[in-house]
Amino acid sequence: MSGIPSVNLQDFLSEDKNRNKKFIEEIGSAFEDIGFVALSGHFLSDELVKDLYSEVRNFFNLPQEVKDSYEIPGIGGQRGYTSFGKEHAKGKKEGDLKEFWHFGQYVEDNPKLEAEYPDNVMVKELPNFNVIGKETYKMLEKTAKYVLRALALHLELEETYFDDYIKNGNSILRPIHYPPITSEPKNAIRAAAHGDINLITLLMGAQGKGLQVMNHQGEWVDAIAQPNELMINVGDMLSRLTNNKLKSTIHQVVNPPRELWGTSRYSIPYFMHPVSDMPLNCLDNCVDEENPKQFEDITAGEFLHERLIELGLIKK
Ligand SMILES: O=C(O)CCC(=O)C(=O)O
Ligand SMILES: [Fe+2]
Repeated sequence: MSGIPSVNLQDFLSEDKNRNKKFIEEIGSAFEDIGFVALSGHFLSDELVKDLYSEVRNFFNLPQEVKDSYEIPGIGGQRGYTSFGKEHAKGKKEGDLKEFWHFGQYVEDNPKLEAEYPDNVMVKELPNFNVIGKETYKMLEKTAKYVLRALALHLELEETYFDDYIKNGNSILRPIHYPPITSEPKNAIRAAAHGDINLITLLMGAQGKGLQVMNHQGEWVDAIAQPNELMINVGDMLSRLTNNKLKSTIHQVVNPPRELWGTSRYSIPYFMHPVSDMPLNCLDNCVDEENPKQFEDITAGEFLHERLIELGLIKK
């Protein structure tokens, strides 16, 4: 399938040590190579996925002025609505052909982080949108936690190395709507080539054509998931931490052929971020003579701030 390996999280969760080992090896080598895997056996039920898509469609179908009322100034689009064309890829002028929503962390037992993060925004018109969004956030967070446990073992760290950094982390669930295309876009595509900022991304909605990943030959390869699979990839934070042992691969979402311009694309990435004071300094065991340290020391919060400026979401 499309050059992106498939793995099953149930192998990692099984009592069978051989299956655990198989999962760790498969995901570890995929992330050292293409940086992407398709993952089945996650914690999202079919019913939750169905409900989420229906709520997401309901939201983007609201009148523009209602959606605009949920665009909150001054928080870099970190919660609530971001309107069409506003975000552009790093180094690009033209905005992507998309509008999106952000659900953020539901902080428990941590007043410092509660004060640090903007509040989640409640959509009054769609009470169930808020409920289903939260439920999905929690299930993807749980899925990502086990994926990171497997990666910690692959990196010869303690299995729970990431646990405290991602608890109450600054993760984001982003339902995206790419609307129908009405006229030839000038230099703009649905999502221009970029690497993700965060530790790992879990993407729902890669079942149709559109998402492409750049392979080592510099060719764009279609990344298409099976109905029960999430597409998962390494983000820049994990690449920095591992001194680029795990690869944050450039990807894009291309425009459909003209006969499909009339169709929307809906995709829902979950960007797993740690708490902002996690150091992203290259791990000692990823630096040696053959692999000299490639990145300056930086915290997750500082790195995120830099990148939000580069994406046009916050001003300097
Ligand atoms: O829409 C997609 O399939 C991918 C979107 C994406 O790569 C992103 O939002 O970072
Ligand atoms: Fe992305």
